Amino acid sequence: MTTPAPTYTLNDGHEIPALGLGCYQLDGEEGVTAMVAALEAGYRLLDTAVNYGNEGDVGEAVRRSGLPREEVFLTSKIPGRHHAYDEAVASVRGSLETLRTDYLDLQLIHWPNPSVGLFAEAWRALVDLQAEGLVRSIGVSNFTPAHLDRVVEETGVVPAVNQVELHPYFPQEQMRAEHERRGIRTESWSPLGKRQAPYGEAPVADAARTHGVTPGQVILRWQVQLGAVPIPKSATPSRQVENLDVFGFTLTDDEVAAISGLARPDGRLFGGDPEVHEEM
Ligand SMILES: NC(=O)C1=CN([C@@H]2O[C@H](COP(=O)(O)OP(=O)(O)OC[C@H]3O[C@@H](n4cnc5c(N)ncnc54)[C@H](OP(=O)(O)O)[C@@H]3O)[C@@H](O)[C@H]2O)C=CC1
Ligand SMILES: O=C(O)C(=O)[C@@H](O)[C@H](O)C(=O)CO
Repeated sequence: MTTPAPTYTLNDGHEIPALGLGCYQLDGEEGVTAMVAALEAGYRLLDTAVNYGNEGDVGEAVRRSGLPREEVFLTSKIPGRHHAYDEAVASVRGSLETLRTDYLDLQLIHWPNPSVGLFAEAWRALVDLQAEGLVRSIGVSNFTPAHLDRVVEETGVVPAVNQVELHPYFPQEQMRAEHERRGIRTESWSPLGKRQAPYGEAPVADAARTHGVTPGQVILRWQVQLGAVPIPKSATPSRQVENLDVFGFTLTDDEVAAISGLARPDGRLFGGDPEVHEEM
């Protein structure tokens, strides 16, 4: 087993592993097998969502791993169609039922869906669910600074985490600075850049050679050194092990800067600008 990732303390005092497993598209028996392999390899954070349709499989993987529930950090996300207060409460209760667990470690609002205009209601629901103890930490995903302002104005509660698209072609310099200023932990979705991963780009390939690691490990180590929590998805046990094994080497400041320099103005993977991209 690889040593589990170290942890960060969130703004509410709870701990979050510094790296986790993205579980989108890990479903059915194959998905459960892949998630069990990850837990056996040392992963302690699983990232799911109502819209992934696999919360039942995630819960099954945790049980099948034999790990005590409290050793695994479970994240889920409220979908856009559940933003009204009562719907949001029911959505989280539904996630708990499907996962067959008493609490979530981190509950996020998946997308702000600004044209619907109800994300602040969903946030109020999360604040109340946290007080009830059904969710330990509460956060958001794909929120802009204006969306963050709105939920804080509504409740006075600052999200613990904002999960955003972040990879070398889209390093989110501005959002990371916003998070730093507000005490919000950045979590990175599609941290490798999915299938458009820049493994062959010189700053990545050169650092891989220098440190005797793979390009994927360089990108994930870059994520860690930015202070972000990457959640790479892999169904492949050897890649799962590789992706978790990024805490034994350090990139130089120049290497980090060179990878961040791969940023492109149009670097988003599929145009997921949360001002306009909405998911129900
Ligand atoms: N909040 C949000 O709106 C969003 C959240 N997410 C979350 O982020 C997670 C990760 O994002 P995802 O879009 O899957 O993208 P990733 O950047 O994690 O890339 C996953 C892809 O890379 C492959 N891969 C993984 N490790 C390696 C490696 N070391 N070398 C080469 N290829 C590798 C995987 O293949 P294989 O499985 O075959 O190994 C898979 O095809 C999701 O699972 C989900 O939890 C994602 C999108 C949006
Ligand atoms: O994976 C997620 O969390 C998503 O929000 C996805 O639906 C993502 O937006 C996507 O893959 C769209 O093609």
